[in-house]
Amino acid sequence: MNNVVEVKNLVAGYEARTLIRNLSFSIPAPAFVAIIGHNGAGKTTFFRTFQQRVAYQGQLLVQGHDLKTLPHATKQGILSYLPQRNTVSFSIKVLDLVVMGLFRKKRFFDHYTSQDYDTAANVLAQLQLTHLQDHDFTTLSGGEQQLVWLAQLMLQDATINLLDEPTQQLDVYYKNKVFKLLQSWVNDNYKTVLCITHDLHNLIPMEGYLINLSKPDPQLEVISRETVLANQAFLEAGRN
Ligand SMILES: Nc1ncnc2c1ncn2[C@@H]1O[C@H](COP(=O)(O)OP(=O)(O)OP(=O)(O)O)[C@@H](O)[C@H]1O
Repeated sequence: MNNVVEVKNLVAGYEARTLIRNLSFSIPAPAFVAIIGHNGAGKTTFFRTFQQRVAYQGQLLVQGHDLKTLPHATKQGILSYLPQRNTVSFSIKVLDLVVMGLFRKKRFFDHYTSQDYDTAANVLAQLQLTHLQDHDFTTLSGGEQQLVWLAQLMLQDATINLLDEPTQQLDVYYKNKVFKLLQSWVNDNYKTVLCITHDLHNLIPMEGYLINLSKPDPQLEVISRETVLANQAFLEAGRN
């Protein structure tokens, strides 16, 4: 059986600065993995390597395939990516934006069916957002918009989901709710979730791993109260 994700001797960064130095780890089975580290540590850059948006040395394998040989990993439902910030500059109904998460099941000119809209509405209901489904997306609060993007990503139904600070703008209730939801994607739907986060306290009840990109030799660590608090203390102690 292939590893879900395997990172081999990854080196990446920008012209003037290498941010990821010889990173290696593997995720053998569907799992939740928190990516933590100081601002500027290279967390988003790490995700950009998965999207082939930054040059890198080493290998990134998903389900045993080198990502460089899989240019359509998103279209194939292998990878999905939720960026830290996403904007829409035109009026669109929330439900119309969420249903677009089904894009990979559609051809270019296909319409979304009433069944597709029901699927989108069900996902919004899971996030307790039904009351917003007919609202103009551009009028929602930052946190509400973040939840709507998450709903759209859920519809993509990808095997490996890269989420860049998905709870950054959420209130304490929704932070808890979203982490529980991510845990259920892993446990009930066998998805793998790589989640960049600064919400370390929300990690304590999670099952899975964390990796701290601020450490000189980052490794996967099993999440427990002790490992989360030790990493929190490491990050609070200073920046290299
Ligand atoms: N295109 C680029 N060219 C040069 N430097 C860049 C580029 N994009 C990002 N950087 C720099 O690389 C560093 C790492 O950025 P990155 O976005 O990966 O950090 P991060 O760990 O995700 O931080 P945060 O927690 O603040 O989101 C930052 O110092 C940033 O300024």
